[in-house]
Amino acid sequence: METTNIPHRICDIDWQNWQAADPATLLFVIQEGRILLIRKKRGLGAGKINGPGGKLEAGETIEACAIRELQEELCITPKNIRYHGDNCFQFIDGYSIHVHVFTATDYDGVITETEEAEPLWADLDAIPYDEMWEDDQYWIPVMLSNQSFTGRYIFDGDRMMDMELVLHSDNAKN
Ligand SMILES: Nc1nc2c([nH]c(=O)n2[C@H]2C[C@H](O)[C@@H](COP(=O)(O)OP(=O)(O)OP(=O)(O)O)O2)c(=O)[nH]1
Repeated sequence: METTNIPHRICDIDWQNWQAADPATLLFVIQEGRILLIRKKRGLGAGKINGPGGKLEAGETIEACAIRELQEELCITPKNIRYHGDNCFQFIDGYSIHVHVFTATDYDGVITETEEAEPLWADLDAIPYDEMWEDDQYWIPVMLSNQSFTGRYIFDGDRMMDMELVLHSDNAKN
């Protein structure tokens, strides 16, 4: 099988000109020392614990996507949204996804399980990284420390093959 063009290392990719197949979002509500997570029931990462989120729809801004996904997955609307950074995922089968990460400090509505997601609150000092995507243990602490970041990752299915996490000098913004 021809494998020469398949990227396996961060340095194999020209990230300045990299464009993902799918733009997407994640939005974490963080309140009273806890973070609102979901057990994802379908889509990319089904079965894993993650933040609420999903892919952009046509004509949608990333912020509108983050809000819509939280409404669709848990029936709540976030308040005090803040942008924290982005994660670029290149899979060696050719698929790619560019994920923009937001937090919120509050929400309107009642958290409700849906066909897409089962809600779960985790204490900030007990985030279940062993049930999450492999990269999350690296950038979620950066997000929680309020520093903005850009992450780049190469995945072979569920397995992370390489990564680079750049911390930006500015803090996360409202
Ligand atoms: N925390 C974390 N989230 C990830 C990683 N990789 C990855 O795609 N995600 C997120 C980004 C999106 O929120 C989600 C994938 O989108 P999705 O399949 O849920 O999209 P969707 O809700 O639009 O679903 P669908 O209609 O296409 O089924 O997974 C990762 O490594 N870590």
